[in-house]
Amino acid sequence: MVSAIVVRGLEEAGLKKFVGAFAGISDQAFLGLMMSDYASHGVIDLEDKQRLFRLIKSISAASKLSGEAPSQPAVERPNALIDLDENDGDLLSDAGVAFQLSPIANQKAAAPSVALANNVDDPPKIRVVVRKRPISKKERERGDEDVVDVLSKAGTVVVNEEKVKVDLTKYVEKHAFKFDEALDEQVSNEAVYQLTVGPLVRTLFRSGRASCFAYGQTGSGKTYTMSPLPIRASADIFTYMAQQQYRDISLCVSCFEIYGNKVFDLLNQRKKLNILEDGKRKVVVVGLKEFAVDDVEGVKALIEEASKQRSTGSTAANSDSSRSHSIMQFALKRAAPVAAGGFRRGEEPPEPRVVGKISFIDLAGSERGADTYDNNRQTRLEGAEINKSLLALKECIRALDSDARHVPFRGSKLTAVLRDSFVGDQARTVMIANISPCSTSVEHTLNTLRYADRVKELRKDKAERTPGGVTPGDDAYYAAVARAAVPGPEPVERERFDQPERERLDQPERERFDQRDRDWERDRGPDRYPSPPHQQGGCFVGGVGDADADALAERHDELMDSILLEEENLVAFHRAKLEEDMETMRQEMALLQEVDKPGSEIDHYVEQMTALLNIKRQGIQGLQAKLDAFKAKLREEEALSRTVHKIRA
Ligand SMILES: Nc1ncnc2c1ncn2[C@@H]1O[C@H](COP(=O)(O)OP(=O)(O)OP(=O)(O)O)[C@@H](O)[C@H]1O
Repeated sequence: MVSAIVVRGLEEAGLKKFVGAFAGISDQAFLGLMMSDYASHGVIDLEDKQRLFRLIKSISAASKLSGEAPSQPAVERPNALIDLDENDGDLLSDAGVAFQLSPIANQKAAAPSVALANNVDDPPKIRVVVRKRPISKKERERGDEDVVDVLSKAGTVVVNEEKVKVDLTKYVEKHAFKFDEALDEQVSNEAVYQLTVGPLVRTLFRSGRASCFAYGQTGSGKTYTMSPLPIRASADIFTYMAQQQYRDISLCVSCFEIYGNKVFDLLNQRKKLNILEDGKRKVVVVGLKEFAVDDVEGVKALIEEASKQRSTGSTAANSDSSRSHSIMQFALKRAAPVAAGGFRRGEEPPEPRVVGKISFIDLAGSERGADTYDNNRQTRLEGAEINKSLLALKECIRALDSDARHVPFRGSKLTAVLRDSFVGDQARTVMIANISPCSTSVEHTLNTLRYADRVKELRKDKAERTPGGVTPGDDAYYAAVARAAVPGPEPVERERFDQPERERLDQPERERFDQRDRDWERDRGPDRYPSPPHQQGGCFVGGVGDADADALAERHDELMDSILLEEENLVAFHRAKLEEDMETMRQEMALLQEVDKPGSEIDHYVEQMTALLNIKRQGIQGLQAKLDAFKAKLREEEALSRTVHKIRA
């Protein structure tokens, strides 16, 4: 029979009705209950399950610390703020629980794959992995060809771009890129896990912060790659948690979506959420629901629910899941130890501490960032936000890699909510760039590879030189790899000429090399997605020069940024104004009641009403002024968008 302490815990946790259901089992059996056992004791409701789960964890934690029978339980706090600050981290060893370097070593037989995944003791701060998906039957039937070669051993991807010369002869231009891993279409999801997230799982139990991004154009395999990863990671996490020293750790799952600049809870009927930064500059997603789970099935159920919510949203008008970022977060939490003597009835128990966190991010289709000159304004704004977030993301990862003191996480909503993944020594990031093999997708594929290349670009500078004298990252290195890998026409090499030498070339020759230089520069790519169309002859239609067009595009970018920001400010101002109106209305009602009373002073009424009307007038004028300013920006953006679109068409 459970002890009086457990009974009291059930009562305090709002589970009094289940006391009878647990009467027949011992404390030990109660503490050993798994979530899948709850239903057999009549605990069916999800909220009740969560409470019971928390209760069991907190009693286990308390009894482990005291080394005795359960002392005092904690209850769940519904709808807690999810604290995304790095300082949440709480080293397990701080609590007297020594971290073992190879906790899984004793269990190799039970979990050989985990041992493999955790071979790497301290994973690098960032890893960039490229995964090519297979070409589909449909794509082949419509004449698409596989133009991507993956040289796994060299970690190199070669894109064979078919081009046409001025004399209409065809040639293939090869673009070679090198990454930490290059995975071809044969690589399984399990292997992807082992090479990406697997090594990070162990760091979570050492106060680690990890993030894994799937980047790429729509249809390149982001979701296919990303969806199995949390499930697989949870299996490893539960294997760790089964060990004695991690018994007081629980896994809490949350999932949300960033659409445009709004955040929606995917585990709570897509409720809109607010992101706030508190006085201590901590970023919090207010009211995000999180669920404690204790088995893989539980994680699967939550993933299914989230993906259902995401696709339900995408059937709504003007909504499309490829234009949103979805973020699933696992927080490992340790129940806060209960002070000697327990806590008083009605007193809030302390919040569990976050000891490790991992985020799985399925990014919006990267080509959506180019929708900034679309006909529909909403699409343009969403495109601008995607563009902004992908650029900010790249900068944050680069800052992480260079150990920069300043991480520009405020650059977008996405990076703001992932702030703790980018700061601190314990932050680790894996970027999986997904690419399509199709000839019709070459431009997007190259853009994806350039983006991924820039994410890891800084590390090239630090790379050791090989005995051959070339550095992985050198142009010569890639060219050599590409040449060796794929038989065919010689890859285009960059040939540089000094000015006097250049003068000696004849005109067609000079033009040919100038064009090659321009192509080369384009390949390096400007720092935004996608490359603006290459303008022949350096002049735009209507006599607008490159510099003017660039200035207009820059102004358009600025406007987009300020519209995205002011949209939020305007809505927040309106909301505050409505609250003020309600308060004014309450005061008016009170005045009316007052004036109806016998002997009331009409002078007082007139004076008060005048003041209230003044407040109302000022409020309306303020709101109108904000709305007008916003409308003017929208008009300017509309005109500018049309102009830039026309120039670039
Ligand atoms: N490595 C792979 N092996 C087999 N099939 C794959 C692989 N990668 C992707 N696919 C298939 O390709 C199609 C597109 O993949 P997926 O939906 O994951 O793309 P996506 O980038 O997430 O697109 P969206 O942005 O529209 O969500 C799917 O039918 C998927 O099953």
